[in-house]
Amino acid sequence: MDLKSNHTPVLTDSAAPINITKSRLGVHSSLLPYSPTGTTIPHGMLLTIPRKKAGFLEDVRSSGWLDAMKSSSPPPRKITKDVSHGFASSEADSSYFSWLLKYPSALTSFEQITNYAKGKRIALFLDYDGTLSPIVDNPDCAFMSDNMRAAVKRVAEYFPTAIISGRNRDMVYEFVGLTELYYAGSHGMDIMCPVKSTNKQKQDKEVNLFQPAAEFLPMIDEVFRSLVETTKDIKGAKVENNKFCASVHYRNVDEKNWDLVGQCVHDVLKGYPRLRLTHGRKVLEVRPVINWDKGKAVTFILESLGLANCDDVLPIYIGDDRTDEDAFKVLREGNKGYGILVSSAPKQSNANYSLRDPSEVMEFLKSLVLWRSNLAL
Ligand SMILES: O=P(O)(O)OC[C@H]1O[C@H](O[C@H]2O[C@H](CO)[C@@H](O)[C@H](O)[C@H]2O)[C@H](O)[C@@H](O)[C@@H]1O
Repeated sequence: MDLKSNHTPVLTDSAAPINITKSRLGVHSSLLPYSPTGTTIPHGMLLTIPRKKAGFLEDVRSSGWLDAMKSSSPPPRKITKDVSHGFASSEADSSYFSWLLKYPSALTSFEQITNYAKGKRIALFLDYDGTLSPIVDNPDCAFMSDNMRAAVKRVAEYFPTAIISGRNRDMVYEFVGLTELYYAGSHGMDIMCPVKSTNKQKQDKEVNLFQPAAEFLPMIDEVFRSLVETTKDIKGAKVENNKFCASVHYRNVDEKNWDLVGQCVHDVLKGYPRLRLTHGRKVLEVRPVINWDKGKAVTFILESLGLANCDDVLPIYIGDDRTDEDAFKVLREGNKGYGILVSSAPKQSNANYSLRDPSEVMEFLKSLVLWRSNLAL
């Protein structure tokens, strides 16, 4: 199939279920071909590929992209007083305080959350960057702390836990380093689930893979190389190959050159009508135009866990980025669970609660463990 053509390909039709690739751990998953054989996708999770609208790509300066780039990641704010306890001494604090009324802290509302969770099975979904690890200048060095790793490990002993990241799955798997979790990389387009089996040996070695954008792999690879080439002279620009998406970082680029970064990305994208652009924190992300996002990944994982559409299941998703909004939306719209936004600055969100930063995320995870282990007594 000509991946560059403007034809809308049919990845599947509603009568034909998509397949999930199966592979074994131990073989680097990026070396595994996408195989049309495997487990059937849960019912209701079929893919559609919307056509990109004509005129989608416009000049970066005239279309507001530069504004979007500027506002993509507000600088971290120091909060002078503990606003969660009602003290606000600056204008910024007071706007954060009013924002908290709409998105209450998940820590101060912990009792409310656990009251609702009583008798329910919690499923936990965690974003990586900005949620489990602090935002740092070099994406290759966004390590999570050992304490955070221990907290995630512990919480996963009580609740099924998934990491849902924009990163290459192998990279986030390496950063987190816990085999017992579900991992969804490339904004949910690369899902790895541990195989449920009574055979311990098999359980350790086998995983299920689901890659709804598998056929875009050569295209993304090509785009990644073009982006590296076109941005190579922009000081500080960094292009990351996230397997089913390519990310162009401009955090370390002088602000006067941001429009140049945006223009380079738009110019490359012009040749690829089946790819689109999304904004993350000081990063432009190029990804396939498929109807799949972190929200779909959450639904997929819940289905594969046998936890979808169950009244006694409470999914909780914690994330900090725009791409996490798709997951918050799924949980909010179906009244299915809780979204928790990690942010120290007020922003509009589909989440129900908030946490200020990764250290509060860790506190929340520890509180869940304590609550759950007390219930077991
Ligand atoms: O979905 P996530 O796990 O939050 O991943 C989103 C992107 O995170 C990474 O970039 C962001 O974090 C970097 C390290 O702190 C920071 O330098 C960068 O400015 C942020 O955009 C990651 O590098 C991207 O590939 C992910 O898509």
